[in-house]
Amino acid sequence: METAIALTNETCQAGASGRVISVDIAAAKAVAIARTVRETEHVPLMAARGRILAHDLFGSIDLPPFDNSAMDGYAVRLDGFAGTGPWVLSVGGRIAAGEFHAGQFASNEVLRIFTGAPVPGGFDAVIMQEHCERTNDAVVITTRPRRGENIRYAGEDVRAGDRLVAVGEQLTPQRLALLAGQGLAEVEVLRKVRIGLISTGTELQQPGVPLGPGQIYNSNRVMIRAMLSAVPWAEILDYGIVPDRREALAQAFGEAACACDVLVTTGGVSAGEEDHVVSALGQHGGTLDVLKVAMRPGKPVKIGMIGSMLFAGLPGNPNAALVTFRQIALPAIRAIAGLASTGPQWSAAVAGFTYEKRLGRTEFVPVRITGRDELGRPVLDMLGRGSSASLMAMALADGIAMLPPDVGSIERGLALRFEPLSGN
Ligand SMILES: Nc1nc2c(c(=O)[nH]1)N[C@H]1C(S)=C(S)[C@@H](COP(=O)(O)OP(=O)(O)OC[C@H]3O[C@@H](n4cnc5c(N)ncnc54)[C@H](O)[C@@H]3O)O[C@H]1N2
Ligand code: MOO
Repeated sequence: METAIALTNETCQAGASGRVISVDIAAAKAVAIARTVRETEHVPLMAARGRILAHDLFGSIDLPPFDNSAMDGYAVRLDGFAGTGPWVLSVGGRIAAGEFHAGQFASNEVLRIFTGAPVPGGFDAVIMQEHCERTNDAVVITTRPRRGENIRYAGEDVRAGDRLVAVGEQLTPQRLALLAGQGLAEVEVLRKVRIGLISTGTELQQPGVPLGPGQIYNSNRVMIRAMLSAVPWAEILDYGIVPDRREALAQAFGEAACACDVLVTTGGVSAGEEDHVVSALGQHGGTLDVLKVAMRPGKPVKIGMIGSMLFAGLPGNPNAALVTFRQIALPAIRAIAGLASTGPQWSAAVAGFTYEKRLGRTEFVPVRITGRDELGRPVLDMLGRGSSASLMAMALADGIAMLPPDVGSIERGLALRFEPLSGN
């Protein structure tokens, strides 16, 4: 991979230099420069949902810890089933979950047993009570049981020493259940990623305040915050709106570089003389690895570093901010968080629209699912005809479809990939 570009007076002319690279390469470069957080913390299991495991975790006990019954019924020994049935066997005891039975039993004795109760040594099977006929102190059994029937043997689920969860995996509710099953009360996870957010733009006003002439409301701030607020491994440091002035931006970048692992900005990355993001980055000795990407929307997205902080300068148009965040910035942020899997989660779909696009460029378009084809794949309709400023098209979208660079004409029925937005 090419090395990063240091930001001199010349290269600081935003958009002036840098080869256009593909989305895949841009995302790979962003992931490659991401520095995974090293510090760890111990958190109670109850507060660990979605956190990222710092080390592989191995089982310390067998699960289940002892042979136990999978059914309410009768524990039996196979040697009590001589000849042909039905067999009448006397009930020699009773054991419920949480109890322990150390007694000795004759081979023609059965044990009344309940789900989860330990199966004492010597018993070979548990017969469901529905398959037994109880008469006072005996049961009548008509079918010979199979060895091991309805017994969950010690260690058949997990063996002490087995790897339970690997480093870089997220603690889902199911994985937490597994760790709880091992008796763990807390777990060592990577610390949260500190993500700084800045909305650049002199024209921006925060919602709730009347608009002045030439102003628009800040949509990107809430959109990016809302996407991250659902992420359990992220901590957001919101620096609010910073006007299009180099000094103001440089000051905000300096503050963020002292506190954040990654800074996400929106706006100010294209070619005009009001776009000061890149030169403010240069003022801090920043470098850029991604300057222009063959994508629409989002071509002017910038990815680089200020010191040890990753810098993701997203374009200001809301759709460009959304797409570049999800396709390029988020994989790098996931890498910083320590996640083993970084890429977007694609779903298979099929085009229900026609569209002419430029060859060599990847386009990302808001889509709505209108039905299913004969293979069950979602059929997509394109919304908004591609304006990167359209808030409405994204608000109506079920997802973002990727129109690949090697395709010029999208025809109905063409297989596509799309990233569902699924409400978060
Ligand atoms: N001469 C050129 N002009 C532009 C180019 C180019 O290559 N040459 N690229 C265009 C493309 S593509 C995009 S995308 C935009 C990116 O512009 P910037 O990142 O510099 O963003 P701004 O100019 O600051 O804003 C663009 C647009 O978005 C609105 N905006 C900005 N921030 C927000 C926000 N937080 N919430 C809502 N809307 C926002 C802003 O008012 C502008 O209308 O540049 C093109 N120009
Ligand atoms: O990258 Mo821009 O988003 O096409 O307006």
